[in-house]
Order: sequence, then structure tokens, then C-alpha cells
Amino acid sequence: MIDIRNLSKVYSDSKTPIIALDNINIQIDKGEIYGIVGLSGAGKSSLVRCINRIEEPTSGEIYIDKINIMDLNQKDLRKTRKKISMIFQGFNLLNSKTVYENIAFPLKLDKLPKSEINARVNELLSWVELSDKANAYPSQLSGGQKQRVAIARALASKPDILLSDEATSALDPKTTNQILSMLKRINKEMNITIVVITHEMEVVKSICDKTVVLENGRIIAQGNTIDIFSNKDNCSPDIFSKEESLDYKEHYKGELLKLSFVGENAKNPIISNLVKKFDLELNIISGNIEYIQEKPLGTLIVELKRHGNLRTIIDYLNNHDVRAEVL
Ligand SMILES: Nc1ncnc2c1ncn2[C@@H]1O[C@H](COP(=O)(O)OP(=O)(O)OP(=O)(O)O)[C@@H](O)[C@H]1O
Repeated sequence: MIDIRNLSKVYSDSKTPIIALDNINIQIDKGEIYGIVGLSGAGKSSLVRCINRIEEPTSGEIYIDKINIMDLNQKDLRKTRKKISMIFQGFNLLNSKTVYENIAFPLKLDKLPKSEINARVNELLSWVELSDKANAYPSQLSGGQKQRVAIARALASKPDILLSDEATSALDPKTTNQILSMLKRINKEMNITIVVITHEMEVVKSICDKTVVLENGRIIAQGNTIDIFSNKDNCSPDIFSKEESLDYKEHYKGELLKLSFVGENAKNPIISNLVKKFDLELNIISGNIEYIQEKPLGTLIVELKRHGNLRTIIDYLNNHDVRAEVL
């Protein structure tokens, strides 16, 4: 559905050109929720703006439903853009218009008959549970309510793709979860493909089927979200945990291992078996179980104070589907 090939974006307006995107390749299938995650300056906004050509890529191809949008003239590009809606961190609502008028706005631009607009807006208001706020102005709404209005407006034109650009970054955790659940429902019930751009790992863990991690304009990890976070194939982006491991290393003198367990494995007594089998002296430093796409992912940081061959221990763990990474 979205096929990005060899995409690069270089900003050349300053003395030293800035390579914001460097040879990016991403395939997003219809019906997926796809995460694009990275720290500030990684290139997320540049990428999302290139997807609908708000920003002109320097090179590469972007296929939407098999059409290379780089080949389109302005008129055809406008047509393709109608299939793509966007929501933002700052909501981008029209403050002088009511909730109803904000949602009706794109439909009015499309010159739909009044009765059709009315039916669609009321349906969307009910969908985002804001029917009672139809006549309120944005200034009278909470952040979460504003984002729900923005979502309803984005859905008004019945898009195939929804781009969510840091849509929850200005919201508190509870409201973030409500908006993420809403995005999940939109994806399932309306079969809309969603691209989630965020700097928050928790957001991609919570709703994205697949994820790409950007660092300095390059892809450093890509695949199923659960595989990325369980460090399968050693592709885990450690950019978010480097500081944490440095901290541990300062305080513990033994060999430090980070163990990751996925699914049913999180429930097995692998550690006690390991200690018995290798006669280890093992210190558990921290442990956590989180849920990614409803699958449990356990992480354990352990210190080995007395141990034999580290490689044999790691192999034993890997053979029991536990990823082991030396910190
Ligand atoms: N219009 C522009 N002109 C020049 N450089 C730009 C422009 N837009 C972005 N950049 C640069 O491109 C790089 C990537 O920026 P981009 O905004 O895409 O990253 P980001 O991951 O979205 O960051 P943030 O989360 O802070 O928004 C940065 O070095 C940034 O300074």
C-alpha cells in the first residue's frame, strides 16, 4: 500500500547540507499500524512529510497503491492526498469554528450536499464520543477532546491512510491510552492503514504491528515490533537503553547480562534451571514484564558473580529462546 524506495532528503539551504533521510526503504501493507520511531532530529517529520509530498524528496520513489507519487502532477497529487489524512501533536483545529464546523470543514471544501455533511459529521461525533460538544469551541475542550475532534475531521473524507504525527505527545498517559485505543479501533473497524510517528517507544509498543527505528536519517532497526523489542536477530535499537546499562556497569562488578523472554517463555523457570545447571552465583538486578501487542515480553538484568564459560551459558539461554545480551 505504501512502498518507500531509496528515499533521501537533503536540506541544502544552509552552508552545510543536512542529510535528513538517507536511503530509506519501508513497505507498509494495507491494514497495518506501522510505527516510525526515533529521537529528536532522527528524520521522522521529514519522512512523514515526504510520504504525501508536502516535502519534496531529494531522490527515491514513493508508491501509494502502486502509483509512484513522485510522477504525479499537482492535480493528481491532490487526488492521491485525499486518500491520506493526518493528525498532529498541536491538533491544528480552527479556533474560531465549533467542533461541528471543524469536522464539517473538509466536507464543505469537497462541496458535499448539506444533508450528507450533516449525517457524516453526526456519525463521526458519535464515533469519537463528542456528540454533546458539537457546538463547543476548541478553547472549551481538553487536549484529549481536541485530538478526538482532529481524528473525526481526519476521518471525514474516508481516507485509506491516516498519518499520526506525534498525536499523543502533548497528552498525559491516561489520555494517550484513550487516543491509542481509538486509533486501534479505527484501524480494525474502518480498515484504515495507520502510520504512527513518535519519539515514544511506549506508543509503538502499545499499538504498532511493525516498527522502523530511525537514527540520524538512517534505519537502524525494522520489523515486527515484538521482534525489535525482544532483541530477536540482535536488531534491538539500544539507543534508548545505553544510558541505563552504563549506570548498571558503574555499580556492579560482575558480568552483566540482559535477558529477554517472549510469550510463554516469560512464565518458565529458566533462571533457576540455569543456576542449577551451571552452578552459578547470580544476582537479579532488575526485572520487568511488559505487553507488546498483548504478548508478554520479560526483561531481566542479572549479574553473574561466579560463572564458567559465558558463551556456553548464552548458548543455553538462546536454545531456550531467551535472548541474552552482555551489557
Ligand atoms: N526545513 C528544514 N531545513 C533545514 N533542515 C531541516 C529542515 N527540516 C528538518 N531539518 C533537519 O533535518 C534533520 C531531521 O529533522 P526532522 O524534523 O525530520 O527530525 P524529527 O525526527 O522529526 O525530529 P523532532 O522529533 O525533533 O521533530 C534535523 O537535523 C533537522 O535539523
